[in-house]
Amino acid sequence: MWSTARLIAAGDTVILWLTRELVQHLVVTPGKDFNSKFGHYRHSDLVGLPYGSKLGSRTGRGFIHILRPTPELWTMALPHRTQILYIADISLVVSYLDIRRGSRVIEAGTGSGSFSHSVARSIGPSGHLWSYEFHEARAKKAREEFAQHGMSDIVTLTHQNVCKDGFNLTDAADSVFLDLPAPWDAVEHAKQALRKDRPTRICCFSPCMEQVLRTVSALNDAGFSDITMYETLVRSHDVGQVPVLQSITEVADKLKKGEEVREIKRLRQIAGGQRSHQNPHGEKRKRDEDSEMNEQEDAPVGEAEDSGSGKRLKTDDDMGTWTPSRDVDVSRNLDDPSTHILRAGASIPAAPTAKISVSKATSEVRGHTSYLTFATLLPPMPPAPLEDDAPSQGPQST
Ligand SMILES: C[S@@+](CC[C@H](N)C(=O)[O-])C[C@H]1O[C@@H](n2cnc3c(N)ncnc32)[C@H](O)[C@@H]1O
Repeated sequence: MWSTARLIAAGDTVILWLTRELVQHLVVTPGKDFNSKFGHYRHSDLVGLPYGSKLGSRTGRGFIHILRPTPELWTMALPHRTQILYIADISLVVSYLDIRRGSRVIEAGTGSGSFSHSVARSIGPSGHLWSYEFHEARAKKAREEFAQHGMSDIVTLTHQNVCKDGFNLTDAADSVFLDLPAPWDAVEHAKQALRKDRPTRICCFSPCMEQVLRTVSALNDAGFSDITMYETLVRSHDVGQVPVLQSITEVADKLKKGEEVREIKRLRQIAGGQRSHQNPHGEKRKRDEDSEMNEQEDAPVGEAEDSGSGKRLKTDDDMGTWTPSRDVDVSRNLDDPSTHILRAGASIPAAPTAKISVSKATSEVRGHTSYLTFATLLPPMPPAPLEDDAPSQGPQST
């Protein structure tokens, strides 16, 4: 797929990274120009540059980065002919369909080919993707792109209505992915196309629950099992570096101690509350006190003010001892180092320059694109032996 050469050549498909929100593709065609608000460029300027180069505009104002395409970048830059699958969903589907080197996969419909590119990379030249699209112009365009991106040997694109005419395959595929308005109409055809000598998988991508329910019924009727529906939501993390003078372990110990103290105080409060039953406002006041106390105690030692301000760690004395603010959830980071702390040695050197990378989940959770319904098709059970076939017990004595 795509050029693997170090240098850009005429005819290559390249990705132009203009900004994080503006990513385009280009077939390098000497003689043509590329103009944008980030400057003026000749395609010939790109030829011979190493992939990954930053190129300044001919007018001297603006620059672009020229990147080698990957399926992820292609998904960001491809020409949309339909709605497409994005990386969050693609990665889940590829993983849960167990798509890997050598896999034989079916997809319908092809649409803009976003999913197809990721699958083609995952399965490699030893695998195969059968892709189906019933819209003639889309099928033609996708076929051209697959050829241009060196995927023709891996992908077979058929212009066909799979709900009506099926996949023309029997016992051939390891998995099927359906991104169609009526996937339930293709479930029986998918079953025929899946191999029967081992467990195989199917996934249907549908935007609304009514479609999911119809698909689940069709999967049940067709004998699929292990039917599970997922929704992928993307939550971003703000990542930053903050200075620390304490080891993570010390900070965690401090937080744990804080929790123990809070628990003791809570028990005392309960005991106190039980003694002052007559006070009609007792319960409310107790809660207020609790929350005040939590406010103070949530904050690590020395921290009192500015608790909501954000990412920075705060100093608790003039020597500049840094402790994590409440919104940097160090205790959680320690429990699950893979999610939050990107670089956390067991003990961070207590030097004034020591820094730790921390992250904070943004409150915004992006979604929803669609629901993903997965199911497994198990190989048919071998027929149970008939009673007459049962091994004989030996001669019977009379
Ligand atoms: C949402 S798009 C697929 C997008 C694709 N998964 C991607 O990532 O680019 C759905 C496609 O399915 C095609 N389609 C719908 N019903 C079909 C059918 N019965 N047989 C084949 N293709 C069909 C549509 O023409 C459309 O291009």
